[in-house]
Amino acid sequence: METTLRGIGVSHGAAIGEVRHMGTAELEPPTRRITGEAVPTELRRARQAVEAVAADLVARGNLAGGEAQAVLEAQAMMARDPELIADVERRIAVGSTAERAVYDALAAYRALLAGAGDYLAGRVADLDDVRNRIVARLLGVPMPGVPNSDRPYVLVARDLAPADTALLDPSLVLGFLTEEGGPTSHSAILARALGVPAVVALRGAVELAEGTVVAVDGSTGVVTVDPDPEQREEMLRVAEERRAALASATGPGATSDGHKVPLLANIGGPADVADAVEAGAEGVGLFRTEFLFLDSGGKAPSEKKQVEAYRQVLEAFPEGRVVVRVLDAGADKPLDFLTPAEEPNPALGVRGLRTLLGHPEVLRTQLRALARAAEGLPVYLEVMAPMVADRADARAFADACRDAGLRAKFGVMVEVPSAALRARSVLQEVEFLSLGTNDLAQYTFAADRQAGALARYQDPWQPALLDLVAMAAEAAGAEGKSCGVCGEAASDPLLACVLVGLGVTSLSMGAKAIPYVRAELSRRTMAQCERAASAARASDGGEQARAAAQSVLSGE
Ligand SMILES: C=C(OP(=O)(O)O)C(=O)O
Ligand SMILES: [Mg+2]
Repeated sequence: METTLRGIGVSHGAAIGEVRHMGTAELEPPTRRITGEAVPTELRRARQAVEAVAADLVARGNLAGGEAQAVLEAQAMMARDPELIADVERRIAVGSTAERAVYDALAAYRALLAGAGDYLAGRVADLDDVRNRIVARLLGVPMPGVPNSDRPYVLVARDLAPADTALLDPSLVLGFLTEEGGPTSHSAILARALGVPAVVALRGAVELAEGTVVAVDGSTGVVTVDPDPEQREEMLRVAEERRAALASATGPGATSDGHKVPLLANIGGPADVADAVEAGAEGVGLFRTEFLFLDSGGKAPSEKKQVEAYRQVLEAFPEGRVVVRVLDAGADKPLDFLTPAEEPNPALGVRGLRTLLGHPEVLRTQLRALARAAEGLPVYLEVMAPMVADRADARAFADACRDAGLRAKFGVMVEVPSAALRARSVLQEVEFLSLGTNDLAQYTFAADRQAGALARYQDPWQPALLDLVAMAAEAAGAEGKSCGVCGEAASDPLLACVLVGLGVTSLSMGAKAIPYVRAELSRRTMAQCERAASAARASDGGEQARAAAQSVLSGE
């Protein structure tokens, strides 16, 4: 019987194939007691297993590169957490086997994370994966993970662990379906990086029987179970149309009537540059520099190391524009050496620019490194600050840039509603705005971006979010300044047209989304984008806004 499931489409493309479930069966070792003599052996086994799994995660990260690497290294750090290891050792000392001690210590750690509120919910799947890997190693059984198959399949999981998704072979994996996760979950980000269609927050995904045929539309989030021949044909036709449109749209981003909209790439470091260039990115719209800091052994990277990394990126875009975001530490990107340990509500706490203003030496070093990296290069360097709330924040950042002798455009991200509401005042201090719609949604709806259960508020089609985008874009237009979008919203081709209709001047996204956005935009006039934007804003919810924009654009 045919059924339709609906989730959130987070990575474009279409696929039809058989379901294969991720091997996530929890391995629970027996609660056997050991004698005192066995303690040293078990301690050694536990330490070796932890270290082997951590090293394997780092090795997988090196192979995968880019954002996946940062995620895998964060998992390796979880495994090597000294407090966790101490807990494992304590449990062995009082009679646990190595595998049971690891299992119980990680369960206690997991409960701590879960109890810390939804803030750390996104990390729980990563932690479970670390536990499964160490326990599997100690028990001598195969690692949990990607199913063995030599035929292409649609991968289904509760939530995907980064260690597995990072090494998936896109030629074998036709698409991802996850029961949990939101548009900004690791699964979603990694699916987009791999360029396979994905639907998250799909209720009923884990109940799909192994081998069931499903048709996945990663753009609309619709999954058809056992599609009939007509539905298959229709889907393949739509997919073929999309492919043809992708192939025929080339060159700089523009509407069909020639209104230019630069299409830029979001990158996490030099490893992402090749994909961006291949996708025809006209520059970088968001260089997330925190990966460099995550990777530098518990302290800020030296000025020299930063200069090298920035220069590699700047050199890749001669005559292009590169927007570098200064360190955005805190909340979903905590850094032990900068982020306060005990904050009741980290997303509302000291993060982003707030962290940097409390550590001026870190900001100064980063700005100086950027100035040195750009020396003598024909690149248009732009530097922006995250989590700016008002004009005073914007001024503090612009002052720091000037003090560091940086010759670049200074701008701010609009991620906090107050900055959108008072965008004209903020623009008295800086030259451009860049809308971070991921955080802007989080703060507009008071809904933690990492909480899968609140995924509906992360829908960037929500009219309240579109209203704030429009306010910021109008303010920038009135000041003769630019206003881009670098949040995930820019990677949805239909929404990209709406954002342009709202007055946004550039769009920045993961490289794999660029061809889709370029193709969609090239089919629309500016007037059509504006009409779609008005229809979306006149709606009462995210789904209605999308449908209204779609109907305006397809009816014309
Ligand atoms: C682009 C954004 O920044 P990040 O996702 O890195 O917080 C955003 O918040 O939309
Ligand atoms: Mg942000």
